[in-house]
Amino acid sequence: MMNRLHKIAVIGAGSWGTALSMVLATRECEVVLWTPEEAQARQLAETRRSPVLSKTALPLAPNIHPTCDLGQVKDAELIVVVVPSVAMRSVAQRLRSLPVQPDAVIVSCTKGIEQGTHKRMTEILQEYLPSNPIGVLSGPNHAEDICLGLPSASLIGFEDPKYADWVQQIFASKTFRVYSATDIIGMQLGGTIKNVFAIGAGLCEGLNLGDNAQAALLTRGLAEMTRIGVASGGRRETFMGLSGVGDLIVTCYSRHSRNQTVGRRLAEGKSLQEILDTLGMVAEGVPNTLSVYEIARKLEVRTPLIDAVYSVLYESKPPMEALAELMTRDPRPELD
Ligand SMILES: NC(=O)c1ccc[n+]([C@@H]2O[C@H](COP(=O)([O-])OP(=O)(O)OC[C@H]3O[C@@H](n4cnc5c(N)ncnc54)[C@H](O)[C@@H]3O)[C@@H](O)[C@H]2O)c1
Ligand SMILES: O=P(O)(O)OC[C@H](O)CO
Repeated sequence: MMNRLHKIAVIGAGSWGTALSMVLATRECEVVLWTPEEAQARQLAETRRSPVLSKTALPLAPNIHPTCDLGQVKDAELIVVVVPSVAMRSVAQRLRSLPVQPDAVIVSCTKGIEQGTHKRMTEILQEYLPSNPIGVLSGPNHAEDICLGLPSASLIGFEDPKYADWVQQIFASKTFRVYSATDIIGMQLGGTIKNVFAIGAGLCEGLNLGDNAQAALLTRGLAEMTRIGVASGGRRETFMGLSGVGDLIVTCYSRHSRNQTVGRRLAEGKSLQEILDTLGMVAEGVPNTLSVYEIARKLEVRTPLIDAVYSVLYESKPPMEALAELMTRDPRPELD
């Protein structure tokens, strides 16, 4: 498979799509970086830099071609989709009508679940592109570090390991170490649910609750993530790996996290609307909290931390009140 790769398309030219195009451009092939926004495509093509990434980020390599012409994606053998979860269905629809190559390999790098339907991103893509192999890239990866060429590890998952092996080789570089997996359900739930706890971590930081509180949030959050993930069909081990606890750690502790920023600003007393209006990038944890809360109720899974973040975001509960309720629950064994 490897020797027939001529063109890769990256759909979505935000921070993550741009950073991934830089990773992929280390291969000897053309990388089309598509955005629906003409001004964004022009700006990237002219400056060779993304305005949402650091000024010290490496410039875009010459084989990266920013465009708003979706027609350029038609003949790509690998299509990497990096749009916010709210945009996945419309993008999948547009890829079907293009159409893309019937055997093009598709990778979702989006960390979210569709609101209302609770569908995973691979399920949405599968609806519109049933003949294409569809997989997931997920792990502890902030675009800000990757575009500086700092070392990172990630996980590529396909139900059929043949495709995971192929895509693993394409993404792997001296600075981007990629492992492979087959549990695409667990990977997508880990990548979605950690966003909820990252908002919680931002709340802890903004309220100066200390390091012990952060460690408790992360550990008990992992237990909630694993409970929902396993009840949804994911493998327990997946949540102990890069796309589970690994991503939870980086998102809860990194100063780059958009979701953590949301939590921190909420703790400072800003309104959710004001925060989202000024963030300039997607914070998946906000819609994810609603979806994950609903999934947990449907599955009858106990999720006190997720419920607390939900009550702060969607019921305007003061964070200190949510904390007091968490701390005064009946005592329980750790493992049940
Ligand atoms: N930023 C990161 O470090 C990072 C890392 C791993 C995963 N992710 C995930 O990747 C996804 C994208 O995140 P991001 O940070 O790049 O977001 P972003 O807000 O920086 O950019 C999103 C891009 O998607 C495209 N887009 C937006 N709305 C669209 C629409 N309606 N139709 C088609 N395209 C549209 C645009 O090109 C836009 O620039 C999210 O699910 C996020 O959780 C982000
Ligand atoms: O910046 P965040 O909070 O959207 O997180 C980005 C990535 O998912 C971290 O792996």
